[in-house]
Amino acid sequence: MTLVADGSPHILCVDLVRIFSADGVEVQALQGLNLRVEPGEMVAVVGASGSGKSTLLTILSGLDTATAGVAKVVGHDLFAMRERERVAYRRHTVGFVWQQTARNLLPYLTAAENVALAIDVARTARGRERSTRIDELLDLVGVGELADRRPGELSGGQQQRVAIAVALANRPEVLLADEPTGELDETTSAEVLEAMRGVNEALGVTTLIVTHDPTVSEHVRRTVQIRDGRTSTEVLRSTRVGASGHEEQIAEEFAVLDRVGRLQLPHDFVEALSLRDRVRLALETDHVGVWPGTNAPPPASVTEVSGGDSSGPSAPTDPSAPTDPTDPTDPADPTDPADPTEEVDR
Ligand SMILES: Nc1ncnc2c1ncn2[C@@H]1O[C@H](COP(=O)(O)OP(=O)(O)OP(=O)(O)O)[C@@H](O)[C@H]1O
Repeated sequence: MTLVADGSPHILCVDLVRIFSADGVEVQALQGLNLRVEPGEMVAVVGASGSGKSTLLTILSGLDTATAGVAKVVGHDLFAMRERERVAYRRHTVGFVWQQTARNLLPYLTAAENVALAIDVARTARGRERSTRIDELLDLVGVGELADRRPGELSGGQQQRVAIAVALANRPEVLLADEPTGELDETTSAEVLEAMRGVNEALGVTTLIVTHDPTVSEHVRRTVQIRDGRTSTEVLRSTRVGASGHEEQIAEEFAVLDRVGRLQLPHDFVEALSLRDRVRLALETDHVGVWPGTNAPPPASVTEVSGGDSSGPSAPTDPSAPTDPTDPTDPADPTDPADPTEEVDR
């Protein structure tokens, strides 16, 4: 496996836009999406139906082209690629796992024959090496004993494991999966995601999974939330040794800040404080406060930001201004339990 050794990400999307036009109506499936996935990372992109997940994956797989923005995978500029490079890219750089078995596997071939066919198309191994590789790949995803079965003789979870083996046959640097567990029950989904994690750890292949299933976050270190065609929040999981001396998993949620300083507030924050149209911001020494943009006079050092203003807020005039603890409109007292305001502390 060759990794880009110059510190470049394996997947890079900057301000990615995809507009579809159907019957004179324009749909903005991606509205300036930013995403960066480092070599060897395993990342899940999670979002509701219609949020733009499949559109993103179709662009990254080279099947569709974005309307604007940057999309690069392992140094390939997906905009600039000509047809021949696109075919080579799909054949050698990326592997795919789709939701539907019919798209992943040929029904009249056995599991081993499906992997063999993918190896032959990519010309990654021959003769003895080819047979060894088929066995290794099927073993890696835990279906080595089912090599002689056809897809119809396998469970949904087993079929998806074979699909992962097929996707790895071309020794891809990036593995892309679109709803790989969409047709599976919860237990089987967890097994398939663990198989993907095993592959990611064993081979170091950069892996991007898009799904509507939020439980995927239990199987990956980083989950990126996509909302209305943009990445909005990220959950990072890590392990630490707790007070009892045992290892414990921690999951921390972050808002995603783009290049020009835009962020999407989590939906429940917006709802909880009935934030609409514009909000007030205040720059404190170690955080930014966000308040509903009511008609009350703004507290000192607060900037009002309109919801539609993509240029973002300007810096408060005097961020270091001393605050008055007796002033009920003073946003600087986060300890006040009666304070009806909310803070984004990042
Ligand atoms: N070919 C197309 N023509 C017109 N609109 C499209 C096309 N493909 C997608 N869209 C629209 O773009 C938006 C994003 O669609 P997309 O399929 O990427 O969402 P998704 O998050 O994958 O949804 P789901 O989980 O339901 O598959 C939707 O509003 C969809 O209707």
